[in-house]
Amino acid sequence: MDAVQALNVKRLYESNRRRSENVQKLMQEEAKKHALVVEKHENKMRTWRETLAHTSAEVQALRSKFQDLTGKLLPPLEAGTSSDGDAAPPRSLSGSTNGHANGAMLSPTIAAGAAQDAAQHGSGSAPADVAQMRSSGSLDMQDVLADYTMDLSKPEVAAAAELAENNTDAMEPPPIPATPEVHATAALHSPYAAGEHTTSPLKATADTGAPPHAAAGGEGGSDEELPEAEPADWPAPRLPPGFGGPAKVFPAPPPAAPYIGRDRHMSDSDQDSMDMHADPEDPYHTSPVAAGFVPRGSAAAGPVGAPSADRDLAAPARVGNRRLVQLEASHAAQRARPDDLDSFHDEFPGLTLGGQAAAPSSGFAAAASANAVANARLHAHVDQEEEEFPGLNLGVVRRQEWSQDEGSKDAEFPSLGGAAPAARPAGVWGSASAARLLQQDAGKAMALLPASGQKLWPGLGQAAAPTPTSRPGVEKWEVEYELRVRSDLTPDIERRRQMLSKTDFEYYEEIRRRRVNVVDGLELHRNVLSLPEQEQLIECITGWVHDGREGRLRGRTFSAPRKWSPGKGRMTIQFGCCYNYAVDREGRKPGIIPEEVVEELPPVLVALCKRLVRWGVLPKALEPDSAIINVYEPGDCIPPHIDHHDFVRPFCTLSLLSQQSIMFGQRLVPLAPGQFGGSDFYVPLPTGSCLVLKGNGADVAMHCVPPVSERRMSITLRKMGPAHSDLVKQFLERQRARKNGW
Ligand SMILES: O=C(O)CCC(=O)C(=O)O
Ligand SMILES: [Fe+2]
Repeated sequence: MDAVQALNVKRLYESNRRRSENVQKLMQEEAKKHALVVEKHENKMRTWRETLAHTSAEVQALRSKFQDLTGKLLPPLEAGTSSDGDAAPPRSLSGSTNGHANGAMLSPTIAAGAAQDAAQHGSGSAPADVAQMRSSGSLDMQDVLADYTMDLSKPEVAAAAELAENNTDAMEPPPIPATPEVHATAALHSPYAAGEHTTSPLKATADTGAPPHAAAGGEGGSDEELPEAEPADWPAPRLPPGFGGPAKVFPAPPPAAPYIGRDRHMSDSDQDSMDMHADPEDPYHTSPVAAGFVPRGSAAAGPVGAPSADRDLAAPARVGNRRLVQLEASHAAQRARPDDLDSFHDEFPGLTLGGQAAAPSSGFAAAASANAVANARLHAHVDQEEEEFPGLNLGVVRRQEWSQDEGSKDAEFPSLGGAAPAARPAGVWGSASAARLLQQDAGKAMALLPASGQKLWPGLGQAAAPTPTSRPGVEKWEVEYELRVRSDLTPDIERRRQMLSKTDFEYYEEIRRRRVNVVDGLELHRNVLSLPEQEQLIECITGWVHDGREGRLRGRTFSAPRKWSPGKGRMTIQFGCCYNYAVDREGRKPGIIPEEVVEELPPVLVALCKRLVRWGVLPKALEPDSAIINVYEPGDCIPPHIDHHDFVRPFCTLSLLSQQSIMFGQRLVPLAPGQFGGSDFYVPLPTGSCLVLKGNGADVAMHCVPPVSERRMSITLRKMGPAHSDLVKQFLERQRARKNGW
């Protein structure tokens, strides 16, 4: 081989090597692409598997509901079949007053379930309409999925928000005549007598001095004065007990009634006509404190939310897994209530006086700063998302004051960029996220956390898990701020679809001789919080209560009844603004008190507000900026009231720990400590649900939570009216401007 040949061979070899390298590179790239595609498909598959799992649980639930209903429906129908074979006239499943026929009320899915049930249980000759109903669908998973998928295609968030906005007209409560006796009883017993009742019909009556009639059961009489012929579109008259007579206490609700309320998905308007309200067994009417209620997603009812990867689904039917039991134990240890005001004062000087609480430590400044930064981050994130995907965050109200850039953040919150806070950051926000933010931003904060903080919030102080950026459809900030648990991979949109809503509450009372649905506008949304999310929030609240009792929450954030006795109030935690339920010691009227200090809305609650807006539970313009947390021990209650108009409508309340009922009525009266009368309309509030109050439900009907049978927590989220929110902001700014202003 001569030199030229050798060179050629070498060149050939080189070029082959290069080529094979290129081929390898290409193959690697292809493999990467392939892996990405596979991953994408796997994600999709997982989502579908979850949807399927959820859907089959749904189908089970629907079928068992249907079985309940057919149990009620079929015997009378079959009994009504005359000997010549004529079908009995269709009857409403629930004795509904709206006159819809069965067929119209049942979705193909339910009808299909009926068909299957009938086949399985061999139910004999059915009337024609039932037979037709049974044949009008097939129990096909695809159908069910299609039903659910339909929701997605509608601009439901916008529609729901619009719906809500259309209903926000705040009605002036009409002057409702009440006897002087009834009014006097109310005034005597109501802790709110000079408080939230200011806007109540009762107060209005006293002010206008309108002549008594209905409640007197005598003078003027109410029944005779009703129009002789009811307008055709009105439901048949159903005078509520106590109507036209003096207010009375209704018998205690039957125990352990099953939850059979009619739920629907928000956009599922076509199935809306099934009306349960005239049914005397309707839980919304007769108030079962449904002790046996099993939340969807519990082990008993099938999966919801996260797949069964960890503790989430292993949780027992009620929120109460091992961690919660521990928490309960630690809470019980703290719970020893002072017997009287004096000992309470000894323990927490100044705490119940209505003024500033114990001197805050500089740790609060750090925690407050962390909170502010956390909120700023959340809002900034949403802003950025909006730029990238306009309209994505339908519900965002920009809070300019928090949209600080990194530079100004340091100026505003010096502790964050520089040295660690001098004292414990207190963990007041009850959220490991806030603590993690401190860790990230200040670097050393975690080292200062006391052992107790770590016990209270397990996992606090450990290294943060990697931010879940790669989860398709999961709101990263919900995880970051510990609203959503890390193991919950269910896309946000799917979580939203799992929410069940009831918007057709009815309870008629007489107002100016007309029958009015005084609970019109109420909405109950279930499955807003998954079980593990409820747990996390309960942990947070437990932490806040703990800190509050030790005087570590600023100003009037925490308050407890002056004297603990059954039926006497409950503990409250206020964030965002200070609110007077009744005239305080300084003689200030009920409503927002802008010049009182309270802690800011913690990130976990900001994330919750944003979820409510994103899911269409609240209109985007009304994202709450304040919260009041009520912690009810057994026997605690909230007396009848109408929420103050310093807060805009709609507002909402979320329920935790135990299912209790809330009572609504135009003329609720406290009859004796812890006893309320004047209505028999109750709405059971399942754990993890959100009750929205607006329209008549917020402004015509009063509401109260009678003494609870078990411990309960609620989170009431409200937006301040513009005048008050400006005043509160100004006050905050002044506080911030002052050195060590806290
Ligand atoms: O505890 C509840 O669910 C109701 C609370 C309430 O009515 C209020 O805070 O105004
Ligand atoms: Fe309220």
